[in-house]
Amino acid sequence: MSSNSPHLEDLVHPNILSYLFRKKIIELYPPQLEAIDAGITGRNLVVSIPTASGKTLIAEILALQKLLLDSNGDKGKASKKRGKVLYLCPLKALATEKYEEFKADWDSLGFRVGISTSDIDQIDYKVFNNDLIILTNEKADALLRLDPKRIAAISMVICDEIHLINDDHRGITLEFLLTRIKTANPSAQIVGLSATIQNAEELASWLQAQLITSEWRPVALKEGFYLRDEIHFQDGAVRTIPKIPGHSEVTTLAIDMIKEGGQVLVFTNSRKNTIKLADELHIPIRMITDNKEKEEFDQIQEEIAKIDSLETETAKKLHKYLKGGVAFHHAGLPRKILSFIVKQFNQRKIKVICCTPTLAAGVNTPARRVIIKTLYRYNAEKGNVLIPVIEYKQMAGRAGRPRFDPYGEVIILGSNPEKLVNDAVGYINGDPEKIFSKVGDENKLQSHILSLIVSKFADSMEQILKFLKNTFYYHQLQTGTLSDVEEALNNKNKRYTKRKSSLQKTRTQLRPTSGRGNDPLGLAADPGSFFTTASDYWEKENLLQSTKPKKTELSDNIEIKIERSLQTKIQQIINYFQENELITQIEAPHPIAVEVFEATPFGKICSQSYIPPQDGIIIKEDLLYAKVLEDYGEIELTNTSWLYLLSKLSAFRKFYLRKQDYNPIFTFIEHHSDNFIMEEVWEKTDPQFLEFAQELKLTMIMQDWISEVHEKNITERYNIGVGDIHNTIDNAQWLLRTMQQIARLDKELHFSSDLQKLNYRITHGIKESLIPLVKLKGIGRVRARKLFQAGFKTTNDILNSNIEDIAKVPLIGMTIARNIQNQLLNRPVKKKIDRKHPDKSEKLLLDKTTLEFQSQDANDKEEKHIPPKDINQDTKERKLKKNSLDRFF
Ligand SMILES: Nc1ncnc2c1ncn2[C@@H]1O[C@H](COP(=O)(O)OP(=O)(O)OP(=O)(O)O)[C@@H](O)[C@H]1O
Repeated sequence: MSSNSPHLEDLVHPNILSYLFRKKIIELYPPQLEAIDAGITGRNLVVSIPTASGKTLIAEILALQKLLLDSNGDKGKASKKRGKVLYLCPLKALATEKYEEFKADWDSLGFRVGISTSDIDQIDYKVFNNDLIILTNEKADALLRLDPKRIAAISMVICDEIHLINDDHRGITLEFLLTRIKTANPSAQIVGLSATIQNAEELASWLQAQLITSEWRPVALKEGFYLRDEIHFQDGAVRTIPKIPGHSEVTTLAIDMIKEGGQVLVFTNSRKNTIKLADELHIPIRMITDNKEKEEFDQIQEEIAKIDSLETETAKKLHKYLKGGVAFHHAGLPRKILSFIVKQFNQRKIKVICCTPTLAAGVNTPARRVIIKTLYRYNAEKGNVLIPVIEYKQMAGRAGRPRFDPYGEVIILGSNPEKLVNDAVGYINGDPEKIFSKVGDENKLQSHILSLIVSKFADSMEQILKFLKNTFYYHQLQTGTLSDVEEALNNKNKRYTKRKSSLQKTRTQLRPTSGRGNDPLGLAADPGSFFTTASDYWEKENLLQSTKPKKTELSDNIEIKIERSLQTKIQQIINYFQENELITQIEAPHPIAVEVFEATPFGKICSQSYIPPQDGIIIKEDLLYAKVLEDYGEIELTNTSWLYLLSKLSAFRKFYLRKQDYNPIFTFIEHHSDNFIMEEVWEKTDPQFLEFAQELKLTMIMQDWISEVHEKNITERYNIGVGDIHNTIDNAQWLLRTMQQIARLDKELHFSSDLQKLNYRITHGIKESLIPLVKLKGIGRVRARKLFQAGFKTTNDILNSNIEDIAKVPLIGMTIARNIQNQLLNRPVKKKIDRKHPDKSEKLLLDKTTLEFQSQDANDKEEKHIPPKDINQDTKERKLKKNSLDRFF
């Protein structure tokens, strides 16, 4: 470090110095010192430095400095006057990791750390009582879009992995969130932490931030490829590692590193391959480990058996491979298992993790060697395509982390020698790509514009335009970076809209509600976004590389052009919202002669429950249509009807269809053709059939879940992971809650209680008969079924029985039996005082309790059949007309 470098003790509060000392941080890394020197002034900052270079600590020191100065040594309770620091993370798992990291340390400094990981539509403002608030980007967006006034209390925003603004699916949310904060509270300091990217300068200039870049990495990272028994490193060094006869290259390289005392991460491109690799590794690795390590492996096996029932094939395999100190890690596994694996690896009890790139995002692990099995990823349209350089760098960066290893190695593998050399050299020497705003994606933009109107953050064309002018999108349009992409996007958009609108047309033609829900953009049923695949990404990249921004286009009138095109975009969206009754125009407050909009209750529900407006419209239309069909006696409304409606929504991730899925789907259609809320069931030959079949696969998964089909059977039947089931269930709960709210907007849509019951069943994975039993604490789906089978079908049965008899039920025992009987006997009734009508308070609560414990299960009917109503044609037509006009919402 040069003598001109600033000294930390001159920069920061003395409490920070002792804090660092306690954390055993002896000195700061050069880019850290540079960043703190710049950030301490209060200026916005973008830190784009290599992996493992300690970005978190930069943010932590800056945040502490701000809080310490704000509080003037006032420890203890979070001072109301003190500004809040918002820490944004891209993933729940990372948010939890940061929370655990900061919580204990910050308590000792007198600052409170809080996290909210509840569902996206759950309001949890208590978290704002803390000094440091850790939220995922989506959660922060959901909370602040509902109550933008809270932005004023934020004095600093730390945005981890800010380059994810580029993410096709989630980038727009982060960009809108940052824009909202910088618009509402320009004095809040923004600290963006980024992987190295090509256009960090552009990002910094958007945020009016000082940019800190560096090539410096605290631990050397050696990059190379393995070919014919040799690792060739980028510095020309060659290391010979003869391939072990009868074993793969991965096994050879993993064993080599384990013998050296290091651990290994193997990145591959599919979930199936992570399991395949773990399978080939576990025996040879067990063979080379000593007895102490073997004992540790056995212990981990025991521990995982305690947290997982090991009933699915996947869980059994994981358990088996752990005997060799090998695990696999992918998004199909339950969250608790994923965090268990990472924890054990960090404690060096697991030697190798075979994983998909999900593990590349920001985790700190002791991997001395990272093996990249392939640089290609399968794409349905284009076959195998190369991954982005930035993704390679993130995977590579998991090796050689400070405090864990003295150095790191990343080794690329490939089956074709010529390609391997070319690709590996390209990636090792390659610059990470530029990042691009995704605000141009109209489907996603709709949802965010609606949120601006709902929260009254911007409620006129002029204000929305003004807001958009603050985005990175506008900045990139101005600099010319996005002009070519925009063109490509628009062309693609047109093609897409054409395809979709033909489908939409068919649907609306068939519906008696024709004319309602008109979708001028052809977007209503849109399930996806534009640049969703790696090949799309490259297509766009190539386009950009080949066409540099034209200087002439960047002339004065470019501003006008951009503005006009934005106005058109906003106008289209506003029209779409008005036509679908998400917003209405209100009288502009005098004397401002502009059109001002206000969200309808329906628009508010869509925005506040965080569902895409087009999904809200599908729900609304289908509920309405279900009612019409029901009145005609043309539908039998069952849970299948609602589950199918859910599976049509774009917010739901659909699963891949295999050949063997088709027969069960055909059988399902045969049994349920009278239950679907649609005009006609698509035939196999219809162009829409594929989409329909995919939706049905999802419906069937949920149907199995509420029919108490075992998780193991569901995973095998549909070739999905347990984690996929849990994600599907989480999504279904959220969307069902929204569906209920939309149904409640109209009294005639009497479906709300059916939907509530269904949500209960989805939450617990149970048949209707078990609802009262799972309401008891300590009773899940399995125990409830055991009780039911033993004749304890209602809460009354439990209340009126001998405790010994209850205890005899398998999996119950005396403690649980006593516990549940006590719950029913002494169920505490919380006295909530209704201040206006104190006498009513207790009654209300008692009513609720009584309701909850009513024997809903007396009849064990699982599906509700609503007999066709006999109404004459006249009434039918009147009803239809009434329904299809403006009575609703
Ligand atoms: N000055 C320091 N001295 C010693 N260790 C440090 C220092 N700064 C950070 N570390 C440690 O370095 C490790 C990596 O830090 P961190 O996770 O913040 O890196 P990062 O830049 O965010 O990496 P990535 O982008 O790869 O996720 C952590 O274990 C952290 O405790």
